[in-house]
Amino acid sequence: MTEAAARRAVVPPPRAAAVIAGRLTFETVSHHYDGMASVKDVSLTVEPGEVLCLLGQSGCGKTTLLRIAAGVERQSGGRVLVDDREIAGPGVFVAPEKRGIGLVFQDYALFPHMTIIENVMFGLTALPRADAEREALLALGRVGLEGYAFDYPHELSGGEQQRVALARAVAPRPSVLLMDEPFSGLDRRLRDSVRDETLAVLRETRATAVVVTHDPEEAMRMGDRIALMRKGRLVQVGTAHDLYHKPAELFVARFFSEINVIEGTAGDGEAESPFGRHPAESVTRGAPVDICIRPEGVLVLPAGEGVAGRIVSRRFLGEVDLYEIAVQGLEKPIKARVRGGQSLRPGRDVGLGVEPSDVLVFPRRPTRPI
Ligand SMILES: Nc1ncnc2c1ncn2[C@@H]1O[C@H](COP(=O)(O)OP(=O)(O)OP(=O)(O)O)[C@@H](O)[C@H]1O
Repeated sequence: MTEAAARRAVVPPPRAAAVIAGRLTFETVSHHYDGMASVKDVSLTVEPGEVLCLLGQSGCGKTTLLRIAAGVERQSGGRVLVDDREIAGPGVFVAPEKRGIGLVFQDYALFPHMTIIENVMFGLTALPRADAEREALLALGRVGLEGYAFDYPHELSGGEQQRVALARAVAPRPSVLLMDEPFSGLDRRLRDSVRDETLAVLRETRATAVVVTHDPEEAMRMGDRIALMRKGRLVQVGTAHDLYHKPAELFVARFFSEINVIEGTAGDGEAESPFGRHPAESVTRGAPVDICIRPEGVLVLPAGEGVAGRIVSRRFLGEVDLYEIAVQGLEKPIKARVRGGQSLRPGRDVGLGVEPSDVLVFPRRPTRPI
């Protein structure tokens, strides 16, 4: 048995203790870097104990918003509050270490020359050493790594190091935990398991958490709610179900799934495509619209039924096949995701239908965001 393994064997597994979750509020927060706006008028409340995923493409301002909450960056306008306490605002700036906010970065940021327990104790310097050790062991227990307390970071896998970073962040019992792309340094298989474990720790500690990600599936898997950002602004905030089924605009719908877009013109409360008439109540008559059909909502039928189409290509994607199907009158082929089994060859004539719940109509924007 190695010395580290022997130490692992004698450390008793500690029990977890909960934190008191705080409410994090951004009130009309704006920020500029060198005169360029990076966050624009963001108002958002993260409820106590909630896991909120801040989702968006690279450069949309997610990290800046976290840095403002953590006190690493000062906003140019608006206020940030934890519960009813203003921590950043005009004339108010609470020091980062006094905010009760924990941070986890994507690169773990562990100190290589310190043992795991020393790394976790780093945020507990205000406590007497014995208390700090006890709290650090409790936090390591939460992430299932109490037996590694006296190892060094290089002796742990990437996933274990990320769990240590999580333990270090929860050890001081922050009322809010901010995580910036915490799983992006891990390979895909490891990412799934570390993400599930992290979510379990967040639930167990009942911490309020904001998790930054650019991956919609990750946001759907983790977030009680998702806040989707574009170019410094919040586009939509809601549950995964809301954003998927009731997207506020085409940008949101496209962020969560590949989508067929057919250009059309709104009629009286509806818009017409080769697939029929689709409800479009909120669009002014005569306005240009995008009729969006999810590929999983396209039904591939026998030739002679529905709308006539011809298979252009077929790609095997495991559980589903992705077809491109030419339809007369449409510039681009329609994409259909069909559960495997049919194996229709290119050139074959088919019929097409659509599931009404997979059709969304939006007023057309002058420029396409993505
Ligand atoms: N230190 C800085 N100086 C100048 N501009 C910056 C700085 N940090 C970020 N920016 C700019 O601010 C905008 C928002 O960046 P931010 O890092 O908040 O976005 P993000 O959504 O977190 O992206 P990523 O996922 O790539 O980190 C971007 O246009 C970025 O180039």
